[in-house]
Amino acid sequence: MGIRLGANRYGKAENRVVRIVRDTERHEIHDLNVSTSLRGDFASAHLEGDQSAVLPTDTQKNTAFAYAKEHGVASVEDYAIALGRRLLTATPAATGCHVRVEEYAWDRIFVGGDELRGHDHAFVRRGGEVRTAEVDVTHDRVVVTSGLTDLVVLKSTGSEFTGFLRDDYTTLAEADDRILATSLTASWRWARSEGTDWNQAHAQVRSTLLEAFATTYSRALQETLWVMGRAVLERRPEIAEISFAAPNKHHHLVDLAPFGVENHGEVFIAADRPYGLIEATITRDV
Ligand SMILES: O=c1[nH]c(=O)c2[nH]c(=O)[nH]c2[nH]1
Repeated sequence: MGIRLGANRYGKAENRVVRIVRDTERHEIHDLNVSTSLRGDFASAHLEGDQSAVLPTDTQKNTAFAYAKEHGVASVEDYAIALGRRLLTATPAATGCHVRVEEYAWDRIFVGGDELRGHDHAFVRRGGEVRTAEVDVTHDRVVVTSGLTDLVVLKSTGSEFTGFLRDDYTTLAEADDRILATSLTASWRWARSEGTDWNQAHAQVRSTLLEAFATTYSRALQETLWVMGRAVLERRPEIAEISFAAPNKHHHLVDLAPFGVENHGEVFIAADRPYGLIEATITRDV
């Protein structure tokens, strides 16, 4: 029975890179979590303890920080592409490099007299939502996947869930007017990315998702994801597919009858766990 080394890759995960742009009085902040991973022929490191082909993960970390200065972070996608290309070039045994970047957003603090512009160098962290970029670089192509996580949205009406399959274990009541809420993870893969304005594209996809969520009557979270994904593919022809993971954040109507109080969809308990998990990929035919 033969035993062999299978797929392997290595890199530095979750470098917390904070880049301040301070060329003028008005600073900008890019707050990143950067992971890099190289793959290729690293068999001798595993089988023979030979490190001669291995660019250390410590060097990958250093490059992530150095590139935040040398290349800058005009967008997370631009930065990830540059970093991936650099690590691939620096490592002859590598056939590919995968870079994942998460960006935590900060808003300017608004103080008296400063209402329109916000403070030049004081920021408040925007909770929750994280922007993501994943870039895969090989010698002949770059694949860019943009995205976001923890986009928390809620509709207080305009959502039902009825007509579902029932069996002996089904207790769920039909809901013709319920709260629909989720903490959305979405990622969209670009078929063409040359010359893309990544920041504009991200804002446009995000607002398309939000608009579709807000304006579509929902018969199930599944249908809402389909409508949101289709709207994004219609808006941006360069996007090949979009994938969603959407926890159904259940809001259960509280029974106030024991207290003689009516509850017409006004008081809910927001359940933490378990949650329905609805996942879907919407793809463009090629
Ligand atoms: O939008 C929904 N989809 C489901 O598949 C489902 N299942 C369930 O119990 N509630 C819901 N809601």
